[in-house]
Amino acid sequence: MDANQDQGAKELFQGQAQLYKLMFNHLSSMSLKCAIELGIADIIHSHGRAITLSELVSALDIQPTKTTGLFRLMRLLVHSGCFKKTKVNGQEEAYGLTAASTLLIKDKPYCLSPTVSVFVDPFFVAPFQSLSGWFKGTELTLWETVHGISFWEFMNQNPAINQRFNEAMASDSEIMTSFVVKSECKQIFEGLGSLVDVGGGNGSFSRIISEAFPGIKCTVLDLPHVVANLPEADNLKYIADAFLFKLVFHGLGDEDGLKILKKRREAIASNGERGKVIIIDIVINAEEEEHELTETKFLFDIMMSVNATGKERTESEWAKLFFDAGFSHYKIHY
Ligand SMILES: C[S@@+](CC[C@H](N)C(=O)[O-])C[C@H]1O[C@@H](n2cnc3c(N)ncnc32)[C@H](O)[C@@H]1O
Ligand SMILES: O=c1cc(-c2ccc(O)cc2)oc2c(O)c(O)ccc12
Repeated sequence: MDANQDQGAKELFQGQAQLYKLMFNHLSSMSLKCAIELGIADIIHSHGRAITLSELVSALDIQPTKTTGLFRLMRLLVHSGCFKKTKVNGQEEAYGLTAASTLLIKDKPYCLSPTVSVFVDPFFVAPFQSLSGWFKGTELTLWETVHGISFWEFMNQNPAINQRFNEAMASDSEIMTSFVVKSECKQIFEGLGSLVDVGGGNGSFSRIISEAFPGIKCTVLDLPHVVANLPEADNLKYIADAFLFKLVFHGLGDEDGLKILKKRREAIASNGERGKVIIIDIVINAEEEEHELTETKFLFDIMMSVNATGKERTESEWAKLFFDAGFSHYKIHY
């Protein structure tokens, strides 16, 4: 083989490996689902230190014949960064928790297991089998193509899934509020007397904000089936110095987003230029952020476009929305 042929063969095999990785990406999600269902992170956590394969087999109470299967599952999950391989008792190989799997431990303040479970569930995953059909068809969303009704109507008609979706959003809020109350973002909420959390789900974000800033009277606005039967806290009422939209605009196209922002701009103008809009959402920043983070945002973008006519936006797309709505300035805290 000459050098050109050698290069050609190398590219051929690299292309094949790249395609095969994409083709089997769903096996990574399903392996994660399996690890959650088996409770592997919880087992390692209660074990108190990294766990060997044989200890894991006995803690899982599975047949010894499944040992190699478990070894291969853990090898993949270690490779993708979900768990890590370390040594115990001098030389014995063992599995430990990483930043990702620590978030799978149940009964910890930040647990994303229910979130992962919802979004890898067949009712969320199955529609994507029909993605090309949706491109060729006329329905507004893939969700409607497959389920026959809009995303929010589906949630209304399926209380159990609605509850799991709302709990997933609440877990996201717990993590987000921990950033907000500890970081420079804190100043955004300081001095506010009242806040309306629009599309605030089951009120988790507002509950944590009202605890961290007792001076803020929070009001949660959401759809009737979401806010029904929610408990009320003293300064958490189910109207404001600020209007908060957390993960709301990414579910909306520009036309609907602009309508809401224009209303807010008019309200601020008629209130003597007092008040502000706080948006907690995704900003695509491909030039400056890590490749993997951008990829995660692009995955969210596909999900928003097919589930709910929404989109993830770059800073210039956000800026256009704000200026088109009549706002003169904005500040982004990444
Ligand atoms: C992605 S969730 C975000 C929930 C919450 N802000 C959070 O970040 O945890 C979007 C929320 O918007 C609510 N929503 C959708 N359409 C709405 C409408 N027309 N009026 C009020 N809320 C709505 C949904 O019920 C859902 O709770
Ligand atoms: O289908 C979704 C999913 C989300 C979502 C998932 C996970 C997160 O950590 C945050 C958000 O958000 C949605 C949304 O805001 C919407 O309007 C429609 C659908 C979805």
